[in-house]
Amino acid sequence: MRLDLQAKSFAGKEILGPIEISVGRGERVAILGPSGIGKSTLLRILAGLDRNFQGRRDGDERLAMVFQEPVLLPWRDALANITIPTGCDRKTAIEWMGRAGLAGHEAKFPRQMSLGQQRRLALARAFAAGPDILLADEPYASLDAETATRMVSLTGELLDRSGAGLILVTHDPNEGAALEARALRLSGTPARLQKD
Ligand SMILES: Nc1ncnc2c1ncn2[C@@H]1O[C@H](COP(=O)(O)OP(=O)(O)OP(=O)(O)O)[C@@H](O)[C@H]1O
Repeated sequence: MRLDLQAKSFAGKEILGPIEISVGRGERVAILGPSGIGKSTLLRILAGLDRNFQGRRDGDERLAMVFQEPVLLPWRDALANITIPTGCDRKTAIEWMGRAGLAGHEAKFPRQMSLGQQRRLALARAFAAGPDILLADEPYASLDAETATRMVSLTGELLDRSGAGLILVTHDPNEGAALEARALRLSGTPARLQKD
């Protein structure tokens, strides 16, 4: 996927300036920067969710997203939380649940699972979709340090296994480093990628 962004504005105010990013299968990048700089906005543009910008985005890769909140279907069991949104078969869903450390939890409803398990379910769902690139917006925020570390290494294992690329939005450079992601740092007004 390739983004050649000239400008992104909200209500006439330019938030993002000229930015070029290209990410392919197997490549990992971390978008870093302080709160409010425009990281989530840039991720939404990369994801193709926001097309209201100057510039162009090319690429036909399959994408999957994970967010800070797990965003599960409360009235469906864990397995259906994977098969319904992704369209994958039960076997694939069971395999990814196992890889995410959720074997035996298939029939549980989200409310019967801990927040950590719900987040792993959201991660398993993203991989079950068979993405070329995983897009993640602060997926480890508000987790305790130990759980966050475990989730980061689980993400790394699942990326290794699937061969998917990663675009990770985070304010924590350590998360990107642990995933061996190339650091792209946003700074300035409007924000651009800082040259290292
Ligand atoms: N839909 C919107 N309408 C107007 N302004 C917006 C909208 N979405 C974001 N903004 C503004 O754009 C700027 C960038 O927001 P964004 O959420 O992308 O930042 P961020 O770097 O992801 O922040 P954080 O780390 O706090 O999540 C902020 O000033 C925000 O107020």
